[in-house]
Amino acid sequence: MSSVSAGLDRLSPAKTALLPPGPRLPVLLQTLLVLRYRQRLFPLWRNKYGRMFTVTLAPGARRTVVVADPAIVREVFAGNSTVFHPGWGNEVLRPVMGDRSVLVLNEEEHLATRRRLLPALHGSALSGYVDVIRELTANEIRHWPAGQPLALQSRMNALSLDVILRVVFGVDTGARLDELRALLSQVLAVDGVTLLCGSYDKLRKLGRWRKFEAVLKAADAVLYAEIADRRAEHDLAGRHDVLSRMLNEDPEVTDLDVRDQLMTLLLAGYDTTGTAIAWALYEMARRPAVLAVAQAAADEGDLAYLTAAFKESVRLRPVFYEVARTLTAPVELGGWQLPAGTSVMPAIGVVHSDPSIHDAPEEFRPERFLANPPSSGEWIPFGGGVRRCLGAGFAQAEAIVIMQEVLRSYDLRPASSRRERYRSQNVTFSPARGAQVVLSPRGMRSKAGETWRN
Ligand code: HEM
Repeated sequence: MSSVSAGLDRLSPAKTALLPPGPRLPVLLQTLLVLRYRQRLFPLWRNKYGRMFTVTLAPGARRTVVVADPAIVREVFAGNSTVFHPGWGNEVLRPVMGDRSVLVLNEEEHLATRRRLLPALHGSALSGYVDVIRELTANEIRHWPAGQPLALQSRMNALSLDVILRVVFGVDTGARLDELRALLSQVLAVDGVTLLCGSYDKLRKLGRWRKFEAVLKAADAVLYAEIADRRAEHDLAGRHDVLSRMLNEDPEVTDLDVRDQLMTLLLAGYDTTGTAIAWALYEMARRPAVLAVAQAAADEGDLAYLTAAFKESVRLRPVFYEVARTLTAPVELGGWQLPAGTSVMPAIGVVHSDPSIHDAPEEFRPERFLANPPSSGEWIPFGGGVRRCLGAGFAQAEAIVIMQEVLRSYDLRPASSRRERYRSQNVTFSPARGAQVVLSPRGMRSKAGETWRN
């Protein structure tokens, strides 16, 4: 996935004179500030320099133009994909996702792979996944402890992994499921530094990468065994998981290709979705009035309200603060002539928190998405254009079911009166303390500090 790191692309540097203004701090300091504090600094820099400003990032003093104007964001997303290239941000995932991954491929091969995956992740296919997600959620939340802090993010990530194993991989029960869950959890725990090691031949020799590679190989062996078993399945057409659909629609597809797409969907869809759902429940827990409306919607099956609440949550608390493209040719954008090699970064978090785009942006108001929804370019949690998140519909469908089940079962309040800040984890923005809430079974509203027994 493209990220701030796409600004580190290895293409030739752009010329400063042609770029929008921006902070004139030393490159190293700018890089550290952007990596660590961009959610605070970008809105300030937008106020100072305008809705397009340039930051310069190490290594190589790469020029990165931050775009916070919805009309220009739309232009970037609509731009020719050979010119608005995903760049190095996606490339770093190649050693894990594989050469055939939809996230790593470009141009025609990328589009063809997207087209192949899309039907299993959209429209009518999604409604077929609802019952499984509901069943997995019921199993997960049944054991939640009442009356003590519960970190929603780790529980939602665990649930999100189970959803992917069942709905995407189609692995239902037994030793194979346990084995895959254990190995894939280790793959998913990979940190940014280890990933970087995989991108450089010399660093691949380090113990850190070697250890991770061994885990990856073990996980691949189980995945290939599952793919082989599935090919031999006599009722492949009767199965609805994403893996079976891929094999059914194109029996000629290679095991390598299938493996790479599975690994991609897992890595792209796991903690993104878990984190987004954790934020949504946490933000509602902080607002008793909104929580009450959402609980009533959950009870009545008002999915329109729950959908609006999820959309509002990913506006207020986007999991990705930005996406990036690297220009392979000069482009005119917002009145500036940007040279080839410039990174262009639609800043999701800045657009979503701009008071001239979203009225009272710090408030959580699902109603924004019911009456007069924001236009494209104003709400961009899933990026846009030919690189727009392939799992956006899937993530939303999953979130609605999980939110409905949790809200039907529990009252929630935040574990602390101090609002959780953002913590940057690899490229995702997570709740700093894991979105901690205290639960009580519905109908047993707790007084602060009181201990509940199930
Ligand atoms: C709330 C959860 C999620 C968020 C916020 C999210 C966000 C994103 C973003 C920002 C991008 C990059 C878009 C761009 O560069 O314009 C992306 C790409 C992608 N996402 Fe998601 N994602 C989520 C869940 C999922 C899920 C559940 C799946 C799969 C099951 C998935 C699969 C992908 C894939 C395959 C791509 C690459 C698309 C391409 O390069 O053509 N994502 N996602």
